[in-house]
Amino acid sequence: MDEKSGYESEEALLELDGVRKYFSQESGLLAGVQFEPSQFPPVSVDRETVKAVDDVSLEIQPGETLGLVGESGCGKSTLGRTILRLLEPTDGDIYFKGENLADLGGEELRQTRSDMQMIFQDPQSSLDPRMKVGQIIEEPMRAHDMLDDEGRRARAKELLEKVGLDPRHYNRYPHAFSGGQRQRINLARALSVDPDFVVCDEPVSALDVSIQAQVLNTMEKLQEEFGLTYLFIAHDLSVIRHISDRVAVMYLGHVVELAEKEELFENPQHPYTRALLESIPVPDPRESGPRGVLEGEVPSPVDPPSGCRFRTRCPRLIAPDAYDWSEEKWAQTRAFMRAVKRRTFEPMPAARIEAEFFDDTLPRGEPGSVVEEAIDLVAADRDAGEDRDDEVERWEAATELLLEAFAERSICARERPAYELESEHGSGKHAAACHLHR
Ligand SMILES: Nc1ncnc2c1ncn2[C@@H]1O[C@H](COP(=O)(O)OP(=O)(O)OP(=O)(O)O)[C@@H](O)[C@H]1O
Repeated sequence: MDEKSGYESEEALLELDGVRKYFSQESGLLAGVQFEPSQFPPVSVDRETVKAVDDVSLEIQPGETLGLVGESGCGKSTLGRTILRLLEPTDGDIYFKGENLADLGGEELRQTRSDMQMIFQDPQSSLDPRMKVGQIIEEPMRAHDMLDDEGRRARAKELLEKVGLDPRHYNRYPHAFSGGQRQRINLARALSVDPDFVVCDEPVSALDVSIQAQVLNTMEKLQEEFGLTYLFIAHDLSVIRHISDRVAVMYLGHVVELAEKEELFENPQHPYTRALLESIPVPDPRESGPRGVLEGEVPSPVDPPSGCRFRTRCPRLIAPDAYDWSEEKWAQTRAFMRAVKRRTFEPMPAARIEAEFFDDTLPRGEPGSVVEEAIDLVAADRDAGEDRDDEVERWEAATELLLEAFAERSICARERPAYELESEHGSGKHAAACHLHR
């Protein structure tokens, strides 16, 4: 039992239930500026909603490190900040030690704030250059009325030693320290108020690779010693692999896969996770087989795809149930649809498109007719008599035709996936948000 709160530690330390964080911002388009003479001021600007974190539910157990990984802009930092209430959630509940954070006020909230700390990526800018290291570490204790001057000084010196720095450097300024040492100062400051939970937002990504492992090792040692729970945010999979017990993979505001570390790395079940893992550079060039590349752009979080958010880039997009076709014909159609959408081939005669994309045989039945119509729109040898629209419009029309007939009818577009799988490694749960597991 935790003396401070009476909370029993078999429960999750932190529980997120349907957490959303949306930002409202100006649309940034000139077209979004409206002139409305009947109102004052007569000009209004369209606002759009950025769905940075969109319905995330997960639990973090006491003493564990949950790694949170995903490409830049997928919402990792926003989720971390929302958990700490540095940002107000748009929707959903966050329970810390069984208490809904939204229900806390006054002294309870103050106490909880000191129980949850955060360290940031850039150790340079998060340390005030005019303050001595000792003062920096003591600052949170002072803010929470912890100990007296002497007690704080003693604790700061002790913490300097614990994070691997020389306590005699208590009176130095941050500029006298290296990047790795500054991140250690940050750690000491976060730990000064004796937190249970620390959100670590890319804490080592600004450091040299050789220094990263040392700082990570110190973080692991401190976790053990202080009984800390970490939410560890990083885009670098090798860092995530080093430090995590379990890993959550985030894509465009959703958690798409969550499993124990070994299970996630050895038995990834979401095509996005697989693509991420395959994009890790291989140290041995002889091993460089075909690499799964993440094709296409990440869609905008203002207007994310329906259903599975990864579907617009997914190499395994599922064939629409409405048609009956072979795996081969669907794979060819999917490749053609993507190539038209991204305009990755030069105009060529219809027969060559059929040969290159479909091995000279189009799918049978209705899908075949749709494909034929699309080929006709983009082929170089199309009937000149019909050539009314310009080229861009024809490629757009072909894209729309293919997407509407195939991509939008896939289960991947129609339903948001969520499946619980058997783990091959370890006994933990394995969640994968992919309809391949339906
Ligand atoms: N204050 C804000 N106003 C509007 N949009 C925001 C705001 N903060 C973040 N966003 C947007 O929310 C999305 C998620 O951003 P976030 O910083 O959480 O991603 P991230 O995965 O941590 O990326 P990075 O690793 O680059 O920081 C992005 O599209 C970002 O542009």
